[in-house]
Amino acid sequence: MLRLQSVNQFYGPKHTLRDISLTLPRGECTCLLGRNGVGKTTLINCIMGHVPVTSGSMTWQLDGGLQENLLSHPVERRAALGIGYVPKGRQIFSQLSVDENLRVALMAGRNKTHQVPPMVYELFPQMYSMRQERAGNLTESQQQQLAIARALVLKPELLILDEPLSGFQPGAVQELSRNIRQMQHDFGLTLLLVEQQLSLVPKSGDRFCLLEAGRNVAQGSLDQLDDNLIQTYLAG
Ligand SMILES: Nc1ncnc2c1ncn2[C@@H]1O[C@H](COP(=O)(O)OP(=O)(O)OP(=O)(O)O)[C@@H](O)[C@H]1O
Repeated sequence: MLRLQSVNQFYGPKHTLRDISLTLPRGECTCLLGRNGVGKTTLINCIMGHVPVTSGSMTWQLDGGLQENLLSHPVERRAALGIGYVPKGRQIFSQLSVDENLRVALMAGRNKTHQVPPMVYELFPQMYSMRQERAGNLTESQQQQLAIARALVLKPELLILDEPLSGFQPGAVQELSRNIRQMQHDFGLTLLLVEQQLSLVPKSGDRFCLLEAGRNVAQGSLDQLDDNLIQTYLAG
């Protein structure tokens, strides 16, 4: 689905990502882990095209085996290719209604439809009942649901979530985790989920990729994330 090979990135003279190689298997949830400042958000920004890659490749595999060089697609084409993104801090339009937030997102889509797919409202029934409400009036967790719904209206194949559970009360974390699990199943999504707190890594996750100082120091299935790796690269 998405394969990164030897990706390097610099902010000016600062070498931020170093030879990152990572494959996101179709339909699986990969958790991108690492402490503060190790390069997680920068890697996501490179995938989305918000930050230029200095060297390396990113290959987007389409259904039927066709491959696309993701780096040849400008930022505004990546959503249309089927890559959705829920940024840290959500970045919803707080002055617009729930419905307007979703319609703005639809305008960026591959198909020029103005219809919110019914599956989105089935997943988030509150978004339907609150569709005329100003987004800024929603609770924090409802705003996160709106941010996820906004990405889902374009029916992405890959959805990237940057710290989607961080900063919420335990009840909201449970509900959002359920939402994420259900949407992976219902939409047949491939997920890349960024997290720095191990306690917020979803139990339903399949794989992990661990970053340290811009390097991919370990990856594998989540049950291979052992105490040694946790103590060395995630604890404290
Ligand atoms: N726009 C920028 N210009 C220069 N340096 C940056 C920029 N954005 C991030 N950095 C630096 O790049 C490094 C990686 O930052 P990044 O935000 O990708 O890490 P992160 O793992 O996502 O951390 P966090 O979990 O805190 O978001 C850090 O040293 C950070 O200070």
